[in-house]
Amino acid sequence: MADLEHPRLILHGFLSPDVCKELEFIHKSCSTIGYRQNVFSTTLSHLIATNSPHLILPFIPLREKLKEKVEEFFGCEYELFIEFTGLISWTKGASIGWHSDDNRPYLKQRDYAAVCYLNSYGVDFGGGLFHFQDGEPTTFVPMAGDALIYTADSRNIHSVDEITDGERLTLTLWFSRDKSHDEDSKLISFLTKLPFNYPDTSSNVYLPLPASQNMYWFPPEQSATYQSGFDIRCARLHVLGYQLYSTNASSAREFSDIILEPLRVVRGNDLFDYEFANILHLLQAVQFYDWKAPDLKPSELKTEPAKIVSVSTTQQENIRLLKLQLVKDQHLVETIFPSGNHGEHDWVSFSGAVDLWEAYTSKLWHNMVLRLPNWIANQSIFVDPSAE
Ligand SMILES: O=C(O)CCC(=O)C(=O)O
Ligand SMILES: [Fe+2]
Repeated sequence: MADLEHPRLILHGFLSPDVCKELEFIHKSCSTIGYRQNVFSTTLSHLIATNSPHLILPFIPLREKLKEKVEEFFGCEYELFIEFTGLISWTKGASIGWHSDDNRPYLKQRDYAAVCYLNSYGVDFGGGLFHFQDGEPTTFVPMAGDALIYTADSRNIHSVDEITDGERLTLTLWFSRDKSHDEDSKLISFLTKLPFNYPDTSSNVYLPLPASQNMYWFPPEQSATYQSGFDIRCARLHVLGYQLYSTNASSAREFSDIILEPLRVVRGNDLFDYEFANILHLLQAVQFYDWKAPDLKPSELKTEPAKIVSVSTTQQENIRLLKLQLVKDQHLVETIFPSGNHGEHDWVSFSGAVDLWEAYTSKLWHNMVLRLPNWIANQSIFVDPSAE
């Protein structure tokens, strides 16, 4: 029986484990500093702004299905617009006290919230339990794949306990009855501003373009001077055991310029002899490998693996100096980002993953370009069976 005083809905297993992993891949390779302390976020408009508009595709069926569930449960079919879609991760120290999601004048348009949990309490993070102030359940334990849906008003006052370790990741959406807050029309206007010259087969059309440096610096108060803290992209590489090498690095140059230029990836004394266009390209490939590694069988990979070169003493010094600029506080990195699995790594699989990343990306890019004209015509972003 639905509780009319506290209208809310829990959907167990709403997202498949692989969808959770795919969204985690997107977040770990594209996120920026969030607007609350120790929080990181990936919005759809940010994906478009960093030349990764194809990465909004995995969200589209989920947005559509969630909107349907919300409209059906609250009896408002065809009345709602999606106001916001984003991946949000909370790290050690992040929390939120009792609040409703419409509790600010600029949030009044929010009618419903849907939070999908992409990883699990007790496995991927500690703390982070969700509580409702009144009604049942009083506590919700986040588990990968589950979705929690509730009204954004004072009937659903809630809080989230402080994260004690790990990184708690959600796909969060808000819905509004107010068409002027429709996220789709904003996204479409960004999408139409992109310079699509399809069919363009050159492989660099879909390379990510980093946003401004300050959006990646943690903690954000340090991004005026970069005196302490770290670059979150470099930190994500560090916790997986990777470093950066640039032939363009020199003490006379700013690190923020160097990482926008071609880079190579290093692990221990091995330099992987492949040029990535910039830090985001390299990070996407590494996170893609981290996502796919359990399924990659080196014997089934088709292409020749890229060469591995031993790092020379001069290169080692260059790597160390670049890292020193990007990671000022290694201890802070390790408290914010949980360390990954350093044990299982092999370059043949890694090289295969770089090729697979390219195939994954070009397929999504192609799909997006096919769908775009229909999205523009309808001023709505939707799953389009006719574009299959
Ligand atoms: O992540 C959650 O469980 C809820 C977060 C929340 O309450 C909010 O962002 O308003
Ligand atoms: Fe909330």
